[in-house]
Amino acid sequence: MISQLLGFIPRKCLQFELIRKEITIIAKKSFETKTLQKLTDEEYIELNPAIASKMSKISRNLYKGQSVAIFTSGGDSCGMNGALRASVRMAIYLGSQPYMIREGYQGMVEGGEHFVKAKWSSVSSIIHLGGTIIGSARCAEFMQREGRKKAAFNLVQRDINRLVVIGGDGSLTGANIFRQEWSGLLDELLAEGKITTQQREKYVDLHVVGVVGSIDNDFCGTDLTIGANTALHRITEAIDSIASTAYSHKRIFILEVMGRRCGFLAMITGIISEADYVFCPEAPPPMDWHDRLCEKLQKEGEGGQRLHIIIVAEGASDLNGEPITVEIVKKVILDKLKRESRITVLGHVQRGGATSAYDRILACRMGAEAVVAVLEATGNTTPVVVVLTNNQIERIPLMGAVERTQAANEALKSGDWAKAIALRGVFFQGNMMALKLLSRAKPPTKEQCCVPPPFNIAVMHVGSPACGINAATRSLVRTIIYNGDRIFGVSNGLVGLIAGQLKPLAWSDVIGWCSQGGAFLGMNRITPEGKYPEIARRLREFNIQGLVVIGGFEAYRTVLSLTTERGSYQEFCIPMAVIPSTISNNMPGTEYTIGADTSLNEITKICDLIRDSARGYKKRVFIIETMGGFCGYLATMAAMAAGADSAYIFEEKFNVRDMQRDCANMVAKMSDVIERGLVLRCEGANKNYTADFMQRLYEEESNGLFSCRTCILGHAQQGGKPTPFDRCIATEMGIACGQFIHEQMVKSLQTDGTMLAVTKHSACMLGMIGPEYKYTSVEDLSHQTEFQYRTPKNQWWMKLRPLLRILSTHDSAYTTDNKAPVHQQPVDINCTVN
Ligand SMILES: Nc1ncnc2c1ncn2[C@@H]1O[C@H](COP(=O)(O)OP(=O)(O)OP(=O)(O)O)[C@@H](O)[C@H]1O
Ligand SMILES: O=P(O)(O)OC[C@H]1O[C@](O)(CO)[C@@H](O)[C@@H]1O
Repeated sequence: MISQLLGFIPRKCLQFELIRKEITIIAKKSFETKTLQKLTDEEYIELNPAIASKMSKISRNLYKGQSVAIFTSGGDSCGMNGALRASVRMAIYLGSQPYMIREGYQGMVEGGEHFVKAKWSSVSSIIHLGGTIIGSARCAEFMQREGRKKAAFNLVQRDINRLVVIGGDGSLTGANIFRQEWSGLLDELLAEGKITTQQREKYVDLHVVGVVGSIDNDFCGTDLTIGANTALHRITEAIDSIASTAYSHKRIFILEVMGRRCGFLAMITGIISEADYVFCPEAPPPMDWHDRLCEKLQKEGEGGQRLHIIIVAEGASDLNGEPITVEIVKKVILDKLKRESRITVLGHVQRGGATSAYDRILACRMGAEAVVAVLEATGNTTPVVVVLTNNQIERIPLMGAVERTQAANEALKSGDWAKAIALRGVFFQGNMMALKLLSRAKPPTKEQCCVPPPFNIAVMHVGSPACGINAATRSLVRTIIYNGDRIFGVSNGLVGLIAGQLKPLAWSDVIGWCSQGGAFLGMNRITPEGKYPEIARRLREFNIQGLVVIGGFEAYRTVLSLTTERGSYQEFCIPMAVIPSTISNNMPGTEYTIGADTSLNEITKICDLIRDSARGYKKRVFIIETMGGFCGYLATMAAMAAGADSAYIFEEKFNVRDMQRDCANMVAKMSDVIERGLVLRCEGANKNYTADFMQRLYEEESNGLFSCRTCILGHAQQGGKPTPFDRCIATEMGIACGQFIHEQMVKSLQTDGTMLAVTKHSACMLGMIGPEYKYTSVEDLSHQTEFQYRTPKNQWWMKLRPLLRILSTHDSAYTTDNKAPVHQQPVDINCTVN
């Protein structure tokens, strides 16, 4: 993620320069194969004319009379059910007949009851379940042409020539081979008298669209595959449990995570677990790793560190391709350090459990888009796979992506790690760099501290707690110390600053902060208006030359206010930065704020509990009120993740007639097999249509069919422990911000040693936009903000509202996620790690 950011790092910054050198590899013309090249717009339109004008809305019954089959194949992953649900429901919405094929290709080959006509309710209450309710399999018969002929026969018999494949690269390869052979297979079936001429003519082509489900995140072309985020949840839960016992006994723990051919899980786990050492397939350690590892453990132990975690990906090896296993690591530590360690192999635990909110939403987006793509397909259409790029759902040519994935696997096998990393894409590369930076960061030596003279930076939290604030503070503190600067922690926000409660933070002060919720420095919502002289006095007294404020809307307002007072107070002419952190995700200049993912998961879990409560008792509708102020992010996304029926938010005006329509919808659903209804309401949705009003309205309109209860979630939404996503973005934002502030201080330093930061770019907010971190000046952001409602003027997630409505039976006009033409991502070969 921080690959783009590295572009901003000043050349002077030696440690980053070293890493930059290390990550620069020589471009290899040989892997600029056709499949890796970007398609031009003209080529795209030629390949896929139906999607060329994507601005057109896709509305109900557009593809009446078509059939589409959906199946899961290869290893299962959490989120496959969500993708199945979205595909089935989108197909019904578009007027086509969805089939679910049980047991993957095996079911397709065997036919019979493996083909199930799906109804709306066939996929009810499955979005939260791990695995796949329709079963998955590895099918040897389908590998043979004869097997595929049987599958073709079974499809044609049911009028199906459109397939959505949810699986890994093997499954997608199989689908493409099947598609290429289709015509020949049908000719043979016709010659054998198994199908009619009419059928042969009707089903000229097989249309295939892929959705990638895999916990390994090993498919090239998508930033994330369905299931990887949930696997990180399982790993994080395990590490949190291990940490407490390891800490108690001053123990070394060696943890094996999955990933035969891809180190994604190991890499992210390394970033978010404060791991001491990470072994992953793409970055084999130097040959003397035995000594380096033991030296590191030794030093850290002497420095008082009680807990040591070593992460080993199951596919890790050394530079000679010799496997590095948890047992080998254990033996090295015993032989060289004479210390006991403990091994934990997580195994299939990582593939199970409840699906994370992130994976559910990703699955909804990908599953729905896949069905639209397969129904739009015509004879000329290139088969595509639906991927996530820059937080957008896109379609890329299926075979290019599969070939690229296979090329990455080959590169790993042949020891060309740089090529493997290049093929994995920018998202992977950025995370690899973050891991390298973190694992290298050590307290500076005395000499480093003296040249150049250290700057003084203060970090302060303003606003309400959100999970991940401590993780951001930890990596910020360490980056600043590593840069040779000095950092002061301010207790209790501006109140503490005015009271002079600033204390220097040392390297070891932030050990263990990554996994902890809340805000250890203390925080409140007080903003600086009317207190400028006192604030200026303290900044002068402590000679603060740079300020980082971590928090929500008030944090942003604090920096904006101080900046506007720069003309009156020279003390405010210092570089300032905001790290956005609030559960509400209501800040401009960023798609995600730290803490929002944790909150979303907490709400989703509670919705799961409520939905499953008192099963078989009475039909019931729950009105669940979420936090978020006037920002409907949490209500909307939690509704999508929980599979709720509606989400009422301030940004989308509604009246009593809309609610009556929704009630009628609910009555229709509850008259069938559905027993639980979930309606989410953002706390600021409407001042008159309160949760209580909604409860009464729904109950009244139900005519006794169901009862209705309200549930105000309150502060449980702030969460206990940050999710892996929040830990990861917090850690990376902390690093990025430490670099930004140092760079700005270097720029603003005057010859007399004073600081004079007056440009708008010296006061910025860090934001996550797509896979990149970007800075926008708070001044520019002020034009993008609805201050009255504390929301950004444009909110990216609003485009998901039609999908939410469609998946819960309402009418809406779905627009495909991305307006840009489908393309294959170019490989960034100048920005890789080896
Ligand atoms: N080259 C191929 N030709 C025809 N069918 C194939 C081919 N490769 C895979 N398949 C079909 O897809 C199934 C699943 O493939 P595979 O076992 O490689 O899992 P995958 O989809 O890559 O998932 P995972 O990432 O979990 O391994 C195979 O059992 C087979 O039926
Ligand atoms: O479930 P199986 O067949 O043991 O496969 C395990 C493998 O599948 C994955 O979970 C997904 O491909 C890998 O991480 C792991 O190596």
